[in-house]
Amino acid sequence: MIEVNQLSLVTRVPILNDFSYQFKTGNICLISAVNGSGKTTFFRALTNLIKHKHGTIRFDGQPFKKEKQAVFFYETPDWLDGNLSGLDYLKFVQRQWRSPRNLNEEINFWKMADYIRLPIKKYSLGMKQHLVIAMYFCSNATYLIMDEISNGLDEESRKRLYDRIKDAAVNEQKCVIISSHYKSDVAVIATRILHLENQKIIAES
Ligand SMILES: Nc1ncnc2c1ncn2[C@@H]1O[C@H](COP(=O)(O)OP(=O)(O)OP(=O)(O)O)[C@@H](O)[C@H]1O
Repeated sequence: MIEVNQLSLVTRVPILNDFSYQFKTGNICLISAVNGSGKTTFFRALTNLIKHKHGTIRFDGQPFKKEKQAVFFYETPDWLDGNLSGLDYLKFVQRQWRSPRNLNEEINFWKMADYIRLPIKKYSLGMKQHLVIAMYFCSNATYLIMDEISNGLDEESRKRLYDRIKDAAVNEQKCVIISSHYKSDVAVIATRILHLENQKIIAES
């Protein structure tokens, strides 16, 4: 469980004020909000990439630093190095997260076999997005924090992604926190919907 207690966040503007919530395993939690309201900032705070002003965040009772391997967050394909290949990234993730996942199975599942050994500078937007998605599942982390993960995907790929997320939550007890511009797609699989607005995150009943 990710336990957020009285979290307040400020960037150049206030983002969150006194937010408390428990993100439980086995759930898919959709965070919906208009552009610029702070979804990415919230995800960065969860994963210790930025400091928060007040409050605590615990993963299974521990601070992020002690539970890093239980969490996977890769904010954007813009972080990918064009000179490395997709396979370099998948091997790195598998090693760092000490994951038992079979890389070839993931590569085939996401239909990446014909380009996974190429340098990423030769990838299209959708190919980079597929790689980032495959990294999430190759990590085998319990807490998958996905920021606009379906950007640039065609309809069939989005469906495959949502089915896989659902399977991970139901059958592997992963906790998926996801923001999406395709809210209506994700709402179908979400078990919790949270709205971020005016520095509050309100759970839809
Ligand atoms: N490094 C930073 N320094 C200062 N302000 C920042 C920084 N990063 C984000 N902000 C500000 O924080 C606010 C929230 O930004 P954030 O990227 O979290 O929004 P978002 O909800 O993810 O937006 P989008 O849906 O457009 O991706 C914005 O007003 C933004 O300008």
